[in-house]
Amino acid sequence: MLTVESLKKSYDEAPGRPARRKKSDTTRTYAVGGVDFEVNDGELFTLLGPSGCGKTTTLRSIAGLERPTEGKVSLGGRVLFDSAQDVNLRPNQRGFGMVFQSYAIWPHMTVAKNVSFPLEVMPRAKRPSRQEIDHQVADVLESVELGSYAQRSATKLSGGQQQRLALARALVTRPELMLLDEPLSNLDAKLRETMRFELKRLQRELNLTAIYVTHDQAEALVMSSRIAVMNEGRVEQIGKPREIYTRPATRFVAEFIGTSNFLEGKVVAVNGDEVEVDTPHGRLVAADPPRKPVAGDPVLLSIRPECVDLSRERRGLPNEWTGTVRTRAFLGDVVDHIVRIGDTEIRNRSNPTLSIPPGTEVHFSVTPDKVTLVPVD
Ligand SMILES: Nc1ncnc2c1ncn2[C@@H]1O[C@H](COP(=O)(O)OP(=O)(O)OP(=O)(O)O)[C@@H](O)[C@H]1O
Repeated sequence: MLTVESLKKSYDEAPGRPARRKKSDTTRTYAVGGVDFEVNDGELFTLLGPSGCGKTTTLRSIAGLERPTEGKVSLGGRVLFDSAQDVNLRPNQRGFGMVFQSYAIWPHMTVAKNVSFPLEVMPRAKRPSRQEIDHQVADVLESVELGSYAQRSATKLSGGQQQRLALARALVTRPELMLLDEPLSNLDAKLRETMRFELKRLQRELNLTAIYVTHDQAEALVMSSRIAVMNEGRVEQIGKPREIYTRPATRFVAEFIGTSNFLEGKVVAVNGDEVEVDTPHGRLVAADPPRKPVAGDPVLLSIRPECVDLSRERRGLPNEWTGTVRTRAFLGDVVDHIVRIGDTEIRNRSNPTLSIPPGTEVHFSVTPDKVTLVPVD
């Protein structure tokens, strides 16, 4: 298990040209401002967040390519970095496999040579025999489905095949942990989608433990065992994909992952697992909030568009409101309606069999367990 504790990385930033700078001009900016998480064996753990939130810096700190300012990183009890004890193992002492955005396969080598090379350059004491190397290379090429390409020049592979080769090269040394930084971002959209499933299949079949960095929420939701959503150098929430999507802990997470309707309100009563909230447009009931509020607390309600149930007739359901369809957009497999209620717009996403023209009065409802309470700081 990998453990990351209170990890911080700051860069000194100074304005102007170096020769004219005074030490007092320098300001500290934290790319990573105190991050904690654990990655269990066999997990694909994703660091997800917008550009500049500190994902790559966190990953590079784990890899040993960056020296953190503070914190501790350990793997199965072995300390890799600890600012307090002044421990900082070099990247090659950490034994991780790495695949980065620019997958940089060696173009002058064959596919097989690209994979055997990391084994051939191992110190003599650790290096497997020629026979074992050939065996391991054949095995790993088979697992990434490149077995029949072994003797081909590495440059004569498609983008997706080159990506799988980069993965094979990282896998062949049987690392305890794989570090993957946006490995699919150079591929076209269609291939990227196929490769998500490929990578996931490989990770499961080989029971790999991996940390995966991406800014693509769909990629994270499809592939991850668990996700850490990062924002401005901090972790906002850690959870399974479904949990992150259905139970966002903060407004940032709710906005970053998918689309959501937000309503501000105030808690009026808490009855067991149910919380009643007054909003400018009426009362709503939310069920089973992750953190129990008390009456009087201001809260933010988050409702996913696909959880808004639209109907031409009033059905007497809980959380049922009346509004008017303002726009309707057909998106092929789904249809979106924007419904106006007072000065608020609520987005609904439905099966295309339901299509209600603008101007129609509609009744919409949401079941209490689909209303998420987001704490307001
Ligand atoms: N060497 C450096 N010197 C100064 N600032 C840096 C350095 N490297 C990164 N940063 C800053 O640290 C912050 C985090 O960068 P990082 O690359 O970790 O973000 P990221 O989430 O991986 O972004 P992206 O998805 O764009 O790669 C950014 O504001 C970046 O500008």
